[in-house]
Amino acid sequence: MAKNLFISWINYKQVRFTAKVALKIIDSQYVKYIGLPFWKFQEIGTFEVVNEVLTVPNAYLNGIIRQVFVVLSEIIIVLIVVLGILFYQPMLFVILAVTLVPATVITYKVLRNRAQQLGHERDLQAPKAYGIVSDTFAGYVELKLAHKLQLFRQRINTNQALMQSLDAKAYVYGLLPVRIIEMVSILAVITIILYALLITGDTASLVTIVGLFAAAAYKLMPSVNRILASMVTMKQHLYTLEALQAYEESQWQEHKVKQVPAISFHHQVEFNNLSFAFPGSDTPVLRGVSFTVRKGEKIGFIGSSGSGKTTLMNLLLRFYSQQTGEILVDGVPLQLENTEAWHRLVGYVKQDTFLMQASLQDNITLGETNPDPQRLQYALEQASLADFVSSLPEGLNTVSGERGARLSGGQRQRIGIARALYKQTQILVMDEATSALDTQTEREVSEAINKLSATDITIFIIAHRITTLRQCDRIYELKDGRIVAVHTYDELIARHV
Ligand SMILES: Nc1ncnc2c1ncn2[C@@H]1O[C@H](COP(=O)(O)OP(=O)(O)OP(=O)(O)O)[C@@H](O)[C@H]1O
Repeated sequence: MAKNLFISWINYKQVRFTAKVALKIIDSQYVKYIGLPFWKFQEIGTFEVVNEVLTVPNAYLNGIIRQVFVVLSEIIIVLIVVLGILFYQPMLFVILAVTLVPATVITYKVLRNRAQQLGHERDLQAPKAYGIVSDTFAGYVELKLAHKLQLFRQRINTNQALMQSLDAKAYVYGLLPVRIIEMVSILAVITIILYALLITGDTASLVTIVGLFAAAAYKLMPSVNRILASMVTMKQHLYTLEALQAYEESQWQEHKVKQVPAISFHHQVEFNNLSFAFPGSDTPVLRGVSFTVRKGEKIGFIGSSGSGKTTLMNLLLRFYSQQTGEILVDGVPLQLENTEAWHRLVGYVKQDTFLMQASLQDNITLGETNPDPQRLQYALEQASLADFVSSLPEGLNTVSGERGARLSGGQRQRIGIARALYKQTQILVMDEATSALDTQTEREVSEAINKLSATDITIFIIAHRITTLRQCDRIYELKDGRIVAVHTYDELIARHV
């Protein structure tokens, strides 16, 4: 009774401990991945990150931490039994040592490399599964129209068949130690009998020694099996240790750089001789880009696809760092130390505005619990969303549908604008959608931009249609990563008519 209560208490403590460890690891993985430079995160890919943040910590917990507990507690049992045998029956100790020890060591050696290999393969396959399912639903419309949903079904089936066979192998490897140790014990009994009968001829002590061996093996086997199975499982999950240690080096831990509290922007942003090539590439995407923008100005960027417009804005937003040159805000260079302060001042409206499956209000405030109603109303009006929202029966509480499925392209972009305005952005970067914009959407977005022009927000607009740039003070034309011309809106219109 007391023993059972004690064991239950120990189990409870173990579960509590491992749960705490799990929470800590998931959190530190999350922090590590959100702290990676943007390009690194993109290179790794969403599904790999989901795997590393959610699956790997649990695999580590079940495959390593829990197994360490098992091995430690079973080693204690084995030691107690073995010391008892050594003390009372040294001969039996020797027999056990020459049979069970080599059997255990050999079994472990045979299984460990395969187990480790299995673990790695499983770790490679898991993110692929997430990717296939996610692509199926993210690309549902295109895939359905192209009759490609079956192809994706086949892909997930192939992936899952592989995963199942890896799991089946892992399961068998977990069972093998029991069978092998059982067989070795039987072989040991036969050896003892043969030895006693053929060599010593002493049948009286034979019965005793076989009996004792059986009793000792009966006591030891479950523990030895559990130790072996746990060690094999640990090998299988060794990859989790590598995964948890990945990106711990300081080069990836930019978010740990001490931040200055604020950066002021009252006068100008100066782009000074910026050059940039993507990590791992020698080809510069931006070459010696220099220009100055005063506070409140509206600046447009044009240029053919691939000329470097988005990259230039990504440098301004600090998602990438230039290799040479600098961006100065009121004379202060943008660096790692002031990135957080800088981000408080800037807003970004992307071509494909990110929308959560949440209310319009949450989408504008990005989940703020106590939003400021006045700022919200201002943002709605400036983004030309006020009429649309008041026409909805549930107003700002309307849920936008997954990834904004219930909203038009123009509405989505205007939610992006409202989000930036709610944040009281001083600098707004807009990446205008390309041909995807229909005339109605363009009109809606242009209307919002026109309203913004009356504010003192500094705006950078990447445009594919010149008409979007009506309100711009200057329009820079990029070609092969260089500024090749500066235009006014009227000049551009005249050139294109
Ligand atoms: N993550 C990346 N890694 C390597 N090269 C990239 C990456 N992103 C973009 N590029 C390359 O950098 C160049 C500039 O791309 P960028 O997106 O800045 O052009 P853009 O002018 O904005 O084009 P678009 O008008 O089509 O959006 C292109 O040649 C592109 O292939």
